[in-house]
Amino acid sequence: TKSTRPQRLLKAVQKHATRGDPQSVISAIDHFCRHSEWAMNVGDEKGCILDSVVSELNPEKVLELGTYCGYSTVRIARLLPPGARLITLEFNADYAAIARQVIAWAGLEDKVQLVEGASGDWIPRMKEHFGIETFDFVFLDHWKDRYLPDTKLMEDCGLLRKGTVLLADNVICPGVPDYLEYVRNSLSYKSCYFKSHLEYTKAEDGLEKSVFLG
Ligand SMILES: C[C@H](C[C@H]1O[C@@H](n2cnc3c(N)ncnc32)[C@H](O)[C@@H]1O)NC(=O)c1cc(-c2ccc(F)cc2)cc(O)c1O
Ligand SMILES: [Mg+2]
Repeated sequence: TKSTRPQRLLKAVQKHATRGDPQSVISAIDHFCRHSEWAMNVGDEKGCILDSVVSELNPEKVLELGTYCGYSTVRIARLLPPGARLITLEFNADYAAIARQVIAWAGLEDKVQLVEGASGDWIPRMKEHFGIETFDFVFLDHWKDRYLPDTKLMEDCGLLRKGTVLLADNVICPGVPDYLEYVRNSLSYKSCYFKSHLEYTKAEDGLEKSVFLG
């Protein structure tokens, strides 16, 4: 039977990347997406902006919403200091299975906890199930109509602290107008836009960085 695109992406990683070398995993996925098949990873251009935000923040506790094949999971986890932890939520079981293998190929499984399930179900359980007090950094890259409700849910669950940074992918394409309006007008956030391009294309897209003010 025909393979899926995530399966072909994983094969490209296993063929071209070196086990335990996160940068080679990132490069293999970017090469596959540029030269073989487009896939909805944050990509290399927006990925460099993601890298700079993470490196500047040096977060201990990270949440990623929407793992897909684990590309941004690897980008973030490779920059985390020893002892730091990344929890990533993915509700599609097939994607989660691929992502686990991509993360393992990069040798980052000790820093990453991939949870199969929906953000709306798991955010309220972060404290009692994972012993998380608050997150230092949240990367939003899941269903675009979930960015706003899940942000409000994280506020209500006390998972954000003064200084927590939210970084949202795709704020132009596919677009998250309700989320942008909220973080840009709320007195609880200091927000700024990083203009870029939709992964592997010339279309405009960008990342919105929003600091929770408490
Ligand atoms: C939503 C997907 C990313 C993943 O998120 C998981 N997911 C969802 N909702 C939840 C939840 N509530 N909890 C946990 N996981 C969850 C899902 O299963 C996907 O694996 N991302 C996109 O759709 C996406 C699409 C485009 C895109 C842009 C232009 C086009 F012409 C076509 C597509 C670009 C991007 O950069 C994306 O990120
Ligand atoms: Mg995205």
